[in-house]
Amino acid sequence: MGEQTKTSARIAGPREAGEGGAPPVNDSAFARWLADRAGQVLLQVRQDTGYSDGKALKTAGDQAAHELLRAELARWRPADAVLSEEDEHSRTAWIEGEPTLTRPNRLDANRVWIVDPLDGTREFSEEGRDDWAVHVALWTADSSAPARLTAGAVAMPARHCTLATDHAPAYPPMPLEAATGGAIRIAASRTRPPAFVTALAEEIGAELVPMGSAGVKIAAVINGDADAYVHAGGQYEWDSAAPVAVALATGLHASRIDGTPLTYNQADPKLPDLVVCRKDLAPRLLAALQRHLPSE
Ligand SMILES: Nc1ncnc2c1ncn2[C@@H]1O[C@H](COP(=O)(O)O)[C@@H](OP(=O)(O)O)[C@H]1O
Ligand SMILES: [Mg+2]
Repeated sequence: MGEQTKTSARIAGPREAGEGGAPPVNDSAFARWLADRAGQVLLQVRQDTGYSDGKALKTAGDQAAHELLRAELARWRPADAVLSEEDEHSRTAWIEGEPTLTRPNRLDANRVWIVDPLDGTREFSEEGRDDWAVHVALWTADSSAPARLTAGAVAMPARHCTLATDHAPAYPPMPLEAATGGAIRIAASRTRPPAFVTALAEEIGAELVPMGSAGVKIAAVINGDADAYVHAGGQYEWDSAAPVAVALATGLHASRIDGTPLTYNQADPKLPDLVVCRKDLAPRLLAALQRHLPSE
């Protein structure tokens, strides 16, 4: 009986790995597959284009990764909607009753892929830097569960590393520094750290760790290389959806800096602030954040 069950499960179970070039059926494994494919394309673009014209390299990378994601999503998930940084009109908030705007179909969809083909574009264009990423996330809504991120993958191709919800990393151990009272490490933008993050770090005796890409910063928290990522002042849903999906699957805290939930697939794709950190650190960090919330 047991053997029979095992056999039928093996035959009828969902395909984890692609067969004959087909990608995985499972959405989390598919997100990983897709982010990895775009990552390979981006490595090739860097090699072919070179670094002499940074602007040209950024544009070539953005376009090539976007095109790959667009084509593969159309081929393998044709019924799903897509919100992408590189899609025309993606940055536009849809406003009820605004005659010049068309309601995007993603607002009526119950499966939406939220993708950032190249996060950390600036770092991608700088030779030797590996802090850039591809983000692929799936947002779903159905009657059985509240709308949420159900799958996500963050590929960091220059680091040969991809984090995804199919094998979410284990909850990171308490870093030695935190356990022994050492400085909390807050990952922050290397080129535009928000002023309030510097003030917050001073108050709680934290150390800022600068790096590019929202995905790479959240990956640093997932891997235990940083204790928190705090951002405010501007960002869009695609900058955080995939890494937040992995962070939540790992067991980390992720919210707006005022502690309210991060919500995705909104009419306005702006999602200007967030905090991702170990759960044990969240109460202390959110309390300190209350005293430093930037004015809108
Ligand atoms: N003030 C702001 N307004 C809009 N986007 C911002 C922003 N600060 C950071 N971002 C976006 O967040 C990502 C990480 O930025 P940083 O490395 O500075 O932390 C980048 O995404 P892209 O590279 O996809 O554009 C960047 O554009
Ligand atoms: Mg981005």
